[in-house]
Amino acid sequence: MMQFHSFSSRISDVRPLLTDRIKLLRLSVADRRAGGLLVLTHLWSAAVPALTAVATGRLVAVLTGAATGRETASAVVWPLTAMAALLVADEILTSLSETLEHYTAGRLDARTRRQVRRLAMAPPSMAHLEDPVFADDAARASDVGEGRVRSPGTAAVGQLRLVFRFLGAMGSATVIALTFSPWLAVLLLVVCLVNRALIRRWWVHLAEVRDERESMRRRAEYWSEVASTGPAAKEIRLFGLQEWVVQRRTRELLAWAETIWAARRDILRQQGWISLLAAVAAGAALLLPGLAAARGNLPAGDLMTVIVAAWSLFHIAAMGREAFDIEYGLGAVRALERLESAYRVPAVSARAEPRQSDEASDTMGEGAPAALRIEGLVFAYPGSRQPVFDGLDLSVHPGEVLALVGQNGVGKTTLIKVLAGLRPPTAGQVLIDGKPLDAARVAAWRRRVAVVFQDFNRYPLTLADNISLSAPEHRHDREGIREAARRAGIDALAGEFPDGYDTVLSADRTGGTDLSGGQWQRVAIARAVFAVEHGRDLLVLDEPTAHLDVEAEAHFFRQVVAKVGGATVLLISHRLSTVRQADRIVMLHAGRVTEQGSHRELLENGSEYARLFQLQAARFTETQQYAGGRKAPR
Ligand SMILES: Nc1ncnc2c1ncn2[C@@H]1O[C@H](COP(=O)(O)OP(=O)(O)OP(=O)(O)O)[C@@H](O)[C@H]1O
Repeated sequence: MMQFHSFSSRISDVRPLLTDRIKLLRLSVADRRAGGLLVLTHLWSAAVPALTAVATGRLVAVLTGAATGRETASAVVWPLTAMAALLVADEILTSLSETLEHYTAGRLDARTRRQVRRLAMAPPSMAHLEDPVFADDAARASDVGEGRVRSPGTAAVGQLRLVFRFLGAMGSATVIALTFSPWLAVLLLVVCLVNRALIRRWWVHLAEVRDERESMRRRAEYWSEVASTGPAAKEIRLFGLQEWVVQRRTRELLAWAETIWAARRDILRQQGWISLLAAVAAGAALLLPGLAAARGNLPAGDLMTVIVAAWSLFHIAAMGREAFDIEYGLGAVRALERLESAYRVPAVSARAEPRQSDEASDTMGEGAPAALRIEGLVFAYPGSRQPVFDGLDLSVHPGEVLALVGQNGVGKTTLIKVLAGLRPPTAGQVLIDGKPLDAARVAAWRRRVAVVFQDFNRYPLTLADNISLSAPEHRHDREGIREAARRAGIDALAGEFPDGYDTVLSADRTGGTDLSGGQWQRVAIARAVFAVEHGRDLLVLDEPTAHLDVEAEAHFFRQVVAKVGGATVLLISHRLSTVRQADRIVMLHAGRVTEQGSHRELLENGSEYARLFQLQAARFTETQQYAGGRKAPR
């Protein structure tokens, strides 16, 4: 019973192994032309060991024949020519197959990276981008290129090479069987394959250990990058953290590497079995035909054929580079499959797609600002026990300017993400003109929303591109770009740039320039204004004045908010002077709306908003008095 169980579990182990291998083979010939050529060159390589054994044996037979006078000296010409031809053809075809493999692997890896990017962009929400399971699998699947180990491309071409190495070994075994003994051929083949299976098991174990520690590797890589790239480099230098970062990186890297080294040490300890089996195979391959030759039962030429064939047969026991490529590359292939099944975009037929978007834009009622309603919204970030919202209800009327205020961390930005469909609600719903914002409507809805996030993007593109990115279909509307820049207060700045609106906003580009924090914020505002000018009818501004100077902040409402035509505006700001002119102010607290009304109404009610406003106003008055006091003559 036990034996049957272990036999059936072996069978069930073999099935996924075969499925994986067939998958890799299919991948390797996905490009028919390159794949076909590769198969032909490998076919040749598979034939070389057997042909070499036969030619060598023939040469030795001719030479011994010539020594005893049975053959003429000129008889060596043919075997020698055959060996030379084999050598030259092998050299040429080996370099051809290496080039083809490189080409095929590169194309397959590029395809994998494209697919990972597509999968990352596909879901309407962005929750997956902060999911560590997604991050690990995306890193596993796209961890390819020079010096990297997980490459689906090299795994696929390695698998094809391996199939032909097996064929070559079978050819050598056939030569041994026909020249000397089928039993010796079978014995050598079995011993070599058992040896190979043992080594492969260890490789697989090593690849699994490496795969499991992906998040450790990502952490170590983060510290490698943080010291030299991005905004962190500035802070690290100023705080004198270079040494600390290097130590931290070394610690993380060593913790990761130690687990891999431990697995390698385990493997090394078990090398004895491999050596024993190899010794048995080599002994049998030399001893048995050697004894037969000594007894006169095997001619010298045949002895040489058997020894050369056995020698090439032994190669199959060794794990060539392709075994390494296959085991590690399979990790990437499997990671991509997991991503594909977890984040698959629902298959929509070519005919159905336009209908879906037609219906979506129909039901989204484009043309007039939407009425938004949030009903019983519950939202918790993945892995967080405390929901940010727990039954929030809120209506946003078409065309109104609604300000959201509340303490740090109360959920203002989160609410925007839910409203824009970037985060699906845990429970409850968002209604756009009475229709639920579901996955089918998100894309159409997004085409109506323009957002300036707190952490807006700074694209290393021209000023014009930075503005028009929010409505790229109108990127040639230079007048629209200039008007958006005027309203955001950066048109004068554009005039100072060497190439005006075509100046690249990046200091590391020739002729490029960088901007100050406030100037970048104005660019982000201009981007949102441009989008509204081209039809977006919900403008979301999350802390739009945080980096602006006093004068710009004072003009912000009049210049930007009041001029957005009929669009609805959602305004988030801790600067109550910025929000006071909104049509309605909503105070959020503990996941719910606690107060709402106009600035005047809230002040008259003696609300929490009123207390905060007076606190800010009092600080301002104090500052003025202080400044006045200093100026006053003694
Ligand atoms: N990606 C995330 N994963 C887990 N928790 C998050 C994430 N982003 C925000 N949070 C948490 O959700 C809560 C709401 O954050 P949010 O950024 O919406 O607050 P906010 O009101 O906009 O704050 P602020 O005024 O400081 O900008 C906070 O407690 C924050 O810690």
